[in-house]
Amino acid sequence: MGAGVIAAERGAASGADAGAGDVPALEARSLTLSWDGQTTVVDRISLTVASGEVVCLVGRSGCGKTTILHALSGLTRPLSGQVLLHGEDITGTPGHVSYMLQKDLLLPSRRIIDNVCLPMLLTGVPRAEARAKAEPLFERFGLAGTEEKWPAELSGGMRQRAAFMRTYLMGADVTLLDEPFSALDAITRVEVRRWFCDMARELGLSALVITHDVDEAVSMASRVYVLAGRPSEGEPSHVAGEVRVDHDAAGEGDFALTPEFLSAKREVLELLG
Ligand SMILES: Nc1ncnc2c1ncn2[C@@H]1O[C@H](COP(=O)(O)OP(=O)(O)OP(=O)(O)O)[C@@H](O)[C@H]1O
Repeated sequence: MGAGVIAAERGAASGADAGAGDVPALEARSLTLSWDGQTTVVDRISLTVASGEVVCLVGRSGCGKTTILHALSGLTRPLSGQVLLHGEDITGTPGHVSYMLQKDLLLPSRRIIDNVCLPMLLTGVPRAEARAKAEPLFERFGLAGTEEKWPAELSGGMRQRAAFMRTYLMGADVTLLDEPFSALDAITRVEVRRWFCDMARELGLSALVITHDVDEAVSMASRVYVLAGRPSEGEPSHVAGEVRVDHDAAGEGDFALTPEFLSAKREVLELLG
């Protein structure tokens, strides 16, 4: 990845104060969720993502993070509560937000350009038009020259950037990301994360990222929602708290070395219990 692409990992946090008093880009209002209609996994959680803001949701394994993303994307219906997109009720209706999964899920038998065009093709966009939309983005996403390559020819970080481009091309202005960097090795993970934050800021992305990595959450987000609970032991999860992260504290330096980073990290860890 070129040095130009890796700037300070802080800009995506610009939404910390964004939208105060405005209608959030995405809002979960008192969602209660269950897989079987009886056992409650998540109990009355509420959260917001402002326009242009990157927000993280952290919680231990099995506490219900993916369950929440399914409900926010409309793949499942909540037992109660609402999902609002720019104030409009989209509860239980898919197709309004982009969703990027943990694994890149690039189809091995399709070239990168065809992989990133796939969501557009599935919605009926003609192939030539889809390619014309995708091609100019390759440079911007640090993937110039990979258009005709096969997924197996790309590094893990490049594959993840291609997966992100495919998600971006879905065209929704709110993106949900489920552990997007967890399949990458530690060094690549930090690089791709920084790259993502820069891209999010450049594209004005409104994003909710779920992770169980506290450092990752504090590095990326302007706000971190902490989910606590043990649904498998009959204790539904709830939002234990919300931590605001002051990324401006670092100036041009490395935010992860500042007292503000450590203070936010400590708060998140305390809420996790
Ligand atoms: N399709 C499903 N059917 C029934 N129960 C499910 C289903 N998916 C998840 N669960 C249960 O719901 C609870 C929350 O799971 P979920 O995958 O949302 O947690 P998570 O926080 O995303 O976990 P991880 O970090 O390990 O991915 C768990 O107890 C899990 O066993």
